[in-house]
Amino acid sequence: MADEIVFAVLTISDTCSQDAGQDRSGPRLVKLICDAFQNAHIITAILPDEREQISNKLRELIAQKSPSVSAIITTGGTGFAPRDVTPEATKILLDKECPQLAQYIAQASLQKTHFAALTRGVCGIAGSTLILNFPGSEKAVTECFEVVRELLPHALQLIGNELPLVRRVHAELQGSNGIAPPSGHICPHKTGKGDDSDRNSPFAMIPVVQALEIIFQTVQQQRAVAQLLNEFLSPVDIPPFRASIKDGYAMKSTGFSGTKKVLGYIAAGDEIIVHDLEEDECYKINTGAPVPHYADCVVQVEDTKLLKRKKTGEEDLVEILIEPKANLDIRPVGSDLRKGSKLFPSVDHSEVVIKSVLSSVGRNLGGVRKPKIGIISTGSELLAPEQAEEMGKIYDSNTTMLAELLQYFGFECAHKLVLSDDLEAVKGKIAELYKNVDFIICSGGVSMGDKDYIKPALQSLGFTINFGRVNMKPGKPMTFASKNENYFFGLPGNPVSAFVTFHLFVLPAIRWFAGWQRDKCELASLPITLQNDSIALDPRPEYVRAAVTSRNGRLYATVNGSQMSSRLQSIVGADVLVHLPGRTASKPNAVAGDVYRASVLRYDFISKYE
Ligand SMILES: Nc1nc2c(c(=O)[nH]1)N[C@H]1C(S)=C(S)[C@@H](COP(=O)(O)OP(=O)(O)OC[C@H]3O[C@@H](n4cnc5c(N)ncnc54)[C@H](O)[C@@H]3O)O[C@H]1N2
Ligand code: MOO
Ligand SMILES: [Mg+2]
Repeated sequence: MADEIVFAVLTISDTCSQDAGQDRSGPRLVKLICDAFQNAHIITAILPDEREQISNKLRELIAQKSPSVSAIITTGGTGFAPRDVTPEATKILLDKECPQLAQYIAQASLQKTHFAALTRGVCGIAGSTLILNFPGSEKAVTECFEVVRELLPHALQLIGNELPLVRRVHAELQGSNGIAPPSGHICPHKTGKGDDSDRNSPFAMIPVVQALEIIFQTVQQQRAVAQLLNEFLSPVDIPPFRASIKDGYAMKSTGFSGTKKVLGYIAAGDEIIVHDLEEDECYKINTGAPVPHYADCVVQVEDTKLLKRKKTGEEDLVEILIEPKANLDIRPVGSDLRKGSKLFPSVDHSEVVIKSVLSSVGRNLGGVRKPKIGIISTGSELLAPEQAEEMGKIYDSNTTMLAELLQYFGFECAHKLVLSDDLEAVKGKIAELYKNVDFIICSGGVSMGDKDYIKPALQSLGFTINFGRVNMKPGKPMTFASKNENYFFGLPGNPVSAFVTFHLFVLPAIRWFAGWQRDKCELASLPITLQNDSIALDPRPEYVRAAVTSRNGRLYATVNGSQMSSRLQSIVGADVLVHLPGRTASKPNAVAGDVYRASVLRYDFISKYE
């Protein structure tokens, strides 16, 4: 497209080149560019810290014509380590160095951290392409981009890009063109106004990482639980008394081994014995029972021999076979947890953990508020599962699926609604519901049909549509909207699309709202080896449902049959969502042996061991 400005983001890292999921600074840069330039087209690549490979890739990008690449930003490989060679690989291609620009970035970075002195990134021009070397961390690329953001339009203009285009870019950057994009920032794909002359969706199709970023920026965290866990000080010592670690005999360590008289028997729950005992006396004691005040050692039963019982059957004399040592097998007061110390060493949102640990100090979570969530399924074709079959109708699976998913992940559904495709009814019910909940998870009615009323309903209720399409399969019309502290997820109606988008977007949003740490909000993910012979890649990145086999310590994924977004059977036996990349000319198919990242859908995610 003539209107596009082409950027390339090159992540340079040995680690990320082996496992793209580790790359944080590359996706961050993509997001920053998308935010700053409405008409950016972004090429991305990940390379190892290999000088020749980096130079070759840069050379290829610089030589690219129609459209030519306006700017390349590299991230990584600028430090002092032996394998940091990005500046060297860049320099040999530059026609002109731009030392002032490099210095300007360095100066700004130095104000944030002295460690900025340890990066060696260069800036320069090769042909008509601007190249900037940024360091390899997410924080650093954010700071560096902030520095060059304002300068880039001018810089690109001066390098020789089309003048009107750059002027427009600049106007957009300043927000002076008067046309606000629906989501605030738009990436490449075809968008239109959606009127009769332009039949494309008016919503930009944004990358998954950007959609997630928007969600995290929009949803306000309720810090109540995190704060409570962070600040909770233990009201008690554990153990509250010196407790025996073994079943054995409590005695004075100053006495020796040999015969001792058994004064009595102390069980867990008994009171602490406070009177003195002789060195040749002892008490029989159980694990967890209080050690007598004047005893300082427990000898386990295995290291003793019973010599004599009383007529009543109780033990009378015992031989201690080892030398008693002070503090042997005694847990001192507060040795597991000291009164007044932090109960939770880190914030862990597992209810199992929170409730168990609180109960160990005699407390519970009290009145902490959980996110309130409502579920809506839309569609005039929907029948409740208990209804009789009817011509033209189908059974509603999404209401049940979404409510069960919430429950599986420890959240609750407060309200369930099934609505017909009727604009006024949809509007009215959303208006009622959103006042009573934090989140609405709706399915259906978000695509291009005449009866897809969700987006218009939201707009007329004053919601901001933060995004209305995502470059993914399934889930393209995925919609996220917000109004103050109310959040609306418009999941596509196809059941599998709803399933995938719940896991990728809704769950992280709810966890974030509930105060979870950012890194823990998304599903856990791991690298997995594909077993299927060959799968044709879609132009959109695809999230395929697959079963996991463990073989010789390695995990393999088998994709579950047809991946049509209407075919709910693909979730049967689905342990993971394998992230297949979008098709490229050089990689049209995914083949057996390819390694991809996979999001783990369930706790028991290995179906088969071979
Ligand atoms: N012209 C275009 N048409 C469509 C596009 C597009 O880009 N251009 N996107 C397609 C994609 S991708 C998807 S996904 C769907 C999303 O559709 P909607 O969100 O508008 O959902 P509906 O039209 O209401 O329903 C789609 C499909 O799903 C069935 N459905 C809906 N709700 C349920 C439910 N609760 N339980 C079971 N099945 C449900 C519904 O009957 C439809 O078959 O749009 C494409 N079209
Ligand atoms: O993206 Mo739709 O969700 O393919 O079916
Ligand atoms: Mg539709």
